[in-house]
Amino acid sequence: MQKRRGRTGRVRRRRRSCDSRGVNESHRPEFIELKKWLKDRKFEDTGLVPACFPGTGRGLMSRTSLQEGQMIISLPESCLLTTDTVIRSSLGPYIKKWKPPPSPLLALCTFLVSEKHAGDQSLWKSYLDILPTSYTCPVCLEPEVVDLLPEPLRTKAEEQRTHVQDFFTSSRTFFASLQPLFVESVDIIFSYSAFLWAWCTVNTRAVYLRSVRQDCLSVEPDTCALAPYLDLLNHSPHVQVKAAFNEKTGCYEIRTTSRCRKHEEVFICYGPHDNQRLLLEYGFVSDCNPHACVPVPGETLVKYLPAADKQVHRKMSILKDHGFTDTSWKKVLLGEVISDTNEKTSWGVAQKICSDYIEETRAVLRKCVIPHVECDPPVECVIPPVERVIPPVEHVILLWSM
Ligand SMILES: C[S@@+](CC[C@H](N)C(=O)[O-])C[C@H]1O[C@@H](n2cnc3c(N)ncnc32)[C@H](O)[C@@H]1O
Repeated sequence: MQKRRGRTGRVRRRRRSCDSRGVNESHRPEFIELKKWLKDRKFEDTGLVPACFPGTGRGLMSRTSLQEGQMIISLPESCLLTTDTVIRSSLGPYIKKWKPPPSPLLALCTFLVSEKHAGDQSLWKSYLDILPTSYTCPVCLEPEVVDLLPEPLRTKAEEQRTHVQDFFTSSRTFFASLQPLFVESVDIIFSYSAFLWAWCTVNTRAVYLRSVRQDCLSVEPDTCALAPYLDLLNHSPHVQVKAAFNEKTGCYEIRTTSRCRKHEEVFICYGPHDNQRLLLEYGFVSDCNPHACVPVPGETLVKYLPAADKQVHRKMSILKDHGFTDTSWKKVLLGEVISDTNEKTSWGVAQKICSDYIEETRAVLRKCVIPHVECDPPVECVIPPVERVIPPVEHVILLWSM
């Protein structure tokens, strides 16, 4: 394709890059402190600056253009917060004593709450100061708001809330054992809201880093590490990166496999997640998400199938018996046409389901006030605007075919 040159192209290019330009925030005291803290731990600046972007909020901006394969960020091990950090802290002897051994996740959450409580005394203060004070994941939303979410997200959100509440309840005796470390009552320090904040911090910000198993922790996988500064990188489903700990350099490194222009936001990809997963795990949805899909439960689908088909329930049970309700969607997703008639019927049914779902979603959104909170404080908006929730019909992939 020919490259667009000339005035119109230039204006369009300029407008496009202005639209995505962020406002540099590196002058803010918390970022100056964080940079000093990182420097003391041998972090070498790679030309990224914190900035606030329209659409994605706080993130990192590149001061130079980045080429494919170039390093985005390289964070020395000494900057990483892992279970090893926790065990080397004053919590270590208490963790080692506790039976049954606490999970790696509990160790990280306990450390965050305890360091947050330590305030100015914490060695991690500079990092803690830039963390969001609250989160927008459904686990933090009021039950009435969660009720407005579509299925199966609503059920998953409720399950997640129950899971976090149970996790908290079952950890209270462990928190009680930490009392000798604090003047204030542990019931006040390790409150549910403090625990929820720590859980969301780990869940939304940790990178994958497999640690050597520690005997004093439970056998659950120890794969989460908090990576200060690097965790300011927002998600885009359109970029690809290579991220891993480099044993030779002793740094957690991220390299881009996509280009990025000077002064634009640098993204990483958190995974090929659809918008329901992004909302559930990270508290946001992504525009034009190529992984967007709307899961349609079997019972809903049956309601939309032609009434003349008396065999629907029988067909459904045959599909279920053969595991096709779970697996055949993969072939369909990859473009396999089952038959022309089925293809037409499926698209008709899909369109009807989509337009009904869109109408249902609009009705729910009409009930909501949409507060849009900008970057300061760093909390993303609670209810995403209509156009960010509803994917265009052509992006909605029906995961079923009969
Ligand atoms: C690892 S942090 C990234 C930095 C974060 N924006 C901050 O200010 O600290 C992940 C969180 O950033 C937000 N986020 C990441 N990517 C986003 C995007 N594309 N659009 C909107 N918010 C995004 C979500 O709140 C998510 O839970």
